[in-house]
Amino acid sequence: MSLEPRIVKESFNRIEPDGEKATAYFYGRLFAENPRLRALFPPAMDLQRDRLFHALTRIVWSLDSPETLSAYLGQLGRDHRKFGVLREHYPAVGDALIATLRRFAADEWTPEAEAAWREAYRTAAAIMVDSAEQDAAQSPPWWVAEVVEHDRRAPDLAVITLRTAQPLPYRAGQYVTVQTARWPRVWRPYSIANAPRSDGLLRLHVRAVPGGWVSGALVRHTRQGDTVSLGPAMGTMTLDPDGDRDLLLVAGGTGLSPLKAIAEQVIMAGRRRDVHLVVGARTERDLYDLPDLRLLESSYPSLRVVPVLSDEPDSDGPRGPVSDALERLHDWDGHDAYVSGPADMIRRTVGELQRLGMPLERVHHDLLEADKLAVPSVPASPSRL
Ligand SMILES: NC(=O)C1=CN([C@@H]2O[C@H](COP(=O)(O)OP(=O)(O)OC[C@H]3O[C@@H](n4cnc5c(N)ncnc54)[C@H](O)[C@@H]3O)[C@@H](O)[C@H]2O)C=CC1
Repeated sequence: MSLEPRIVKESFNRIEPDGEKATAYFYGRLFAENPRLRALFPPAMDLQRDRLFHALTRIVWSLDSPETLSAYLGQLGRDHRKFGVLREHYPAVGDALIATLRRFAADEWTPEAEAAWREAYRTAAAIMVDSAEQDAAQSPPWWVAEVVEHDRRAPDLAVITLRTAQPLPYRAGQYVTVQTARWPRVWRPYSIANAPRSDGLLRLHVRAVPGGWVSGALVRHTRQGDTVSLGPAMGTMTLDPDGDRDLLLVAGGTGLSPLKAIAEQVIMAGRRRDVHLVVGARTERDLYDLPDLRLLESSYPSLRVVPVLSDEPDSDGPRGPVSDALERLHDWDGHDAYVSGPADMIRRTVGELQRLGMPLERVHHDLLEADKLAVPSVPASPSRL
């Protein structure tokens, strides 16, 4: 049977307004019928519910674009290895999903809809399982990493350097998920802040967000010598290896992390490209990495680092939200842009770059799933079915 994206989308549209109730029902049913599966999930399920819905939305809207779907599900399948998910777990998830749709799609639920969903789920699960099994031949399900340096740059911010026991392949601009001993089964995404190095060290920039389990543990309760677990590298906000256009990198807060990796990658590639790294921060004190960035700038004459302060009306340099400063800084015609930071900042910056005439396909961003940006073309971070 072929995929029927239209039928799947129609019934999904019907349940979308009830997304929260539907996902709660889904997990309730899954765990009631398969109590042993509960152990694969984190103790608190709130964020998990959002992730499921986010992943489903992405899958449903990519059904008629096989390449995007396959790339996304392949990544999702590989990432699920770290949760201990196996081929035999998928049918139970599929049954709970169909039962949920049957209940919430109500009058849209027909035998055709059920057949279309079963086929869509079968296809999605097969891609995830195949990708996980292929990955198992060459990579561990997760990587153990030792903290070799913990640099607390502010009460709520740390730059953490990690050494993995086995090499963890990644590209500049990608992120990994991190699990700490303090919160088993809770994984959170952080971008890697350096280009791949011969000694394999990885650096993360972590801000402890209010109520953040993993970020709080990483900033306040992690010391040199501790170990953390890392999931596989993910994300598509990477450099085109053949690209040669000048670059505009726009960072908000710790969103600097992947852009610093990209700037380092450009420098290491040795090809001359002008790079503007525009770093948005609230105050002077929040420019937590400026000395390092200035060092990078002094080693590469084509790199210009421009801090923009949003909450310091008296500062001499560019002021205001980082998106608003771009027009005055330079003519961005012919540039590729990479944008990383809080979701609203990304939205505004992407909108501003479009207004300034930059074609959308030259604006790269990789919204972390927690930010829940309603842009269907945006790649998401790890989610679990
Ligand atoms: N730590 C990491 O590896 C990564 C973090 N991120 C995301 O970056 C964000 C960093 O947050 P914070 O450091 O607390 O940054 P923040 O909230 O202090 O904001 C820093 C700057 O971003 C700009 N900005 C913020 N909101 C804006 C808006 N609505 N419009 C225009 N500009 C705006 C401003 O210039 C502001 O000074 C988080 O959302 C995080 O998820 C993204 C990628 C990687």
